[in-house]
Amino acid sequence: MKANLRIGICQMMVVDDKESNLRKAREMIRKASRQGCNLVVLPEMFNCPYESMAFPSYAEPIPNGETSLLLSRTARDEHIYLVGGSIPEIDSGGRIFNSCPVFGPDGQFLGCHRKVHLFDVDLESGLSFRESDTLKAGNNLTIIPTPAATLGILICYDIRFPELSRLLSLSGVQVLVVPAAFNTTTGPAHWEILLRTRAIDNQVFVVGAAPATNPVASYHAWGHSMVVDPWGSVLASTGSTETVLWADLDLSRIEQVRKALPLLRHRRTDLYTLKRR
Ligand SMILES: NC(=O)CCC(=O)C(=O)O
Repeated sequence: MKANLRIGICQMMVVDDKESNLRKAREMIRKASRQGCNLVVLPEMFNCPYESMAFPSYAEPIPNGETSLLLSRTARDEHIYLVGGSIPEIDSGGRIFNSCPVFGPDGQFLGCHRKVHLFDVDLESGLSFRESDTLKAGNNLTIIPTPAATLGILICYDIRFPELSRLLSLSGVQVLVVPAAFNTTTGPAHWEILLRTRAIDNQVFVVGAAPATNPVASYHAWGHSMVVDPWGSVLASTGSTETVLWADLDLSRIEQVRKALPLLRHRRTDLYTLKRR
């Protein structure tokens, strides 16, 4: 297999201290880069505990806040593409979003995805979460073209809405990159199935980047970062502890799978359509 893109995932343990999180992220990005990764992905809310009430005090502007500047410098120093997981972003009107900034190998800001679907749930296990207590939802699809691959960004709960992945794939996205923080209730039940299903439906690569489980945090992330190919095969995966995971993506696999099983061509668009508003 000819590899043309080596993806690294930093499955870092997020703690209640921004400086420690930034230090850890930089260390793990460097480690991934030393392993030959040219695209590195961080998890959702990597600089901040995943708690609605923590988001406002950790929030920063993008791309000029402390975290963005560190990510930009690190991408430039390591000469890599960097998908900056997500952080709480504050805009000029004081609104806060769950946002993923992306940087290129000379440190340039390439774009930002604001989580479109907010995680507001009351699970039977007793876990309740209400992102909308402090966050606003984004309103855009995010495609980042790079010379290595066309990336589409989703943040965590966004993966549950198949329309979004389908629209991105129909727009030419080859790799769906998903910074996430599933939990120990929904993670074991749905995480792997969702990542593999989006890959199979759309015949694209899917990269899920999660934080490691922090046993003293109020929200227990499930971990289990994973890379899936367009056939739905798992190329790399891990458990719940802190680690750098990597996989080689051969993008020609997309065309091979689509040629053998032409799902996108076999859609009955005379019977149904998906409209982007
Ligand atoms: N951070 C999130 O969006 C969590 C999503 C999640 O756990 C799920 O089950 O969906």
